[in-house]
Amino acid sequence: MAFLGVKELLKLQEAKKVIEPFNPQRVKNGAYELSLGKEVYLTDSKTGKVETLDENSNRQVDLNPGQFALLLTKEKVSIPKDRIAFISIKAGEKLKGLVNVSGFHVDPGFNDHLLFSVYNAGPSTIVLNTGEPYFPIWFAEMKPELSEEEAYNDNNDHFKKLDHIPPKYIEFLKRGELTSPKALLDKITSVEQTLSEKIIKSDEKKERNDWLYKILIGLLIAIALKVGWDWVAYDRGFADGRKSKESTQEVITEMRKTLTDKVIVQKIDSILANEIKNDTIKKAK
Ligand SMILES: Nc1ccn([C@H]2C[C@H](O)[C@@H](COP(=O)(O)OP(=O)(O)OP(=O)(O)O)O2)c(=O)n1
Repeated sequence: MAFLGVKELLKLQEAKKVIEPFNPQRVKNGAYELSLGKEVYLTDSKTGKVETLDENSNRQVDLNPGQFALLLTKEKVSIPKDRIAFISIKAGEKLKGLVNVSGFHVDPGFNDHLLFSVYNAGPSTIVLNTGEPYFPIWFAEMKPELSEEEAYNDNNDHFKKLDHIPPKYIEFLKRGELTSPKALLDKITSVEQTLSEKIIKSDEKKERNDWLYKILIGLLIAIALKVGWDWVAYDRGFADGRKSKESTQEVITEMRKTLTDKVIVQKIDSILANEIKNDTIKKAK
């Protein structure tokens, strides 16, 4: 099996129009460089629909890290039954992390746009522009030439159906969220951020509560001290009061006793004086 060189490729193009539209300047190193066409589907599309590009205002498509995309080529390729083609993605894009998920060959008899499925395995957004060359294609001989039945025909799935990106693939890719490493990292980062915000808030709340508890405990201690102090003062006052009452009572009792003694002495004195007086009167008689 021989691959076609530049002259053979140009001859084939001249004879069979294998690539349409064709630009001779796109023949590089024995390959023809196919370009991105007008339709793209991104798995993180906001609308969930195919994006339609044009060569003027809406040329660019951003393929985010961890996202998958379907890219339709601008050119149609028509592979003769005595040829087979091999396709790839240019290293310039692959080195950014773009992975060619879809196949590597185009069957003899295939006649349509090509649909590439790609994955951004890199850490940065890969920007693609419509009309730009990304997909090299090489032609090789197929010997002997395939028959109508042996070649790509209407029993095959993609036979003349790739004017647009088939909705069945979009429906398939839309099912559920794409759990790419980047999407997971984003989720982990977001959970981490929410969690650390919550921890900071709860720490602040704890600190606030700690202060409140400290103030409350301080207040309770102050109130307890005051009550205790008042209680001791009251107790002491009560004891002092009782003591002074008892002293007063003692003084009063003493005074009463002294007064009683004095009255008795006075009474005795008076009785004695009267006795002496009566005796004196009697004697005088
Ligand atoms: N990135 C690619 C790879 C291939 N093809 C086209 C060219 C192939 O000739 C055709 C069929 O490829 P396969 O035989 O690998 O695919 P299937 O067997 O799944 O589909 P079909 O039933 O169409 O053969 O699809 C394409 O459009 N884009």
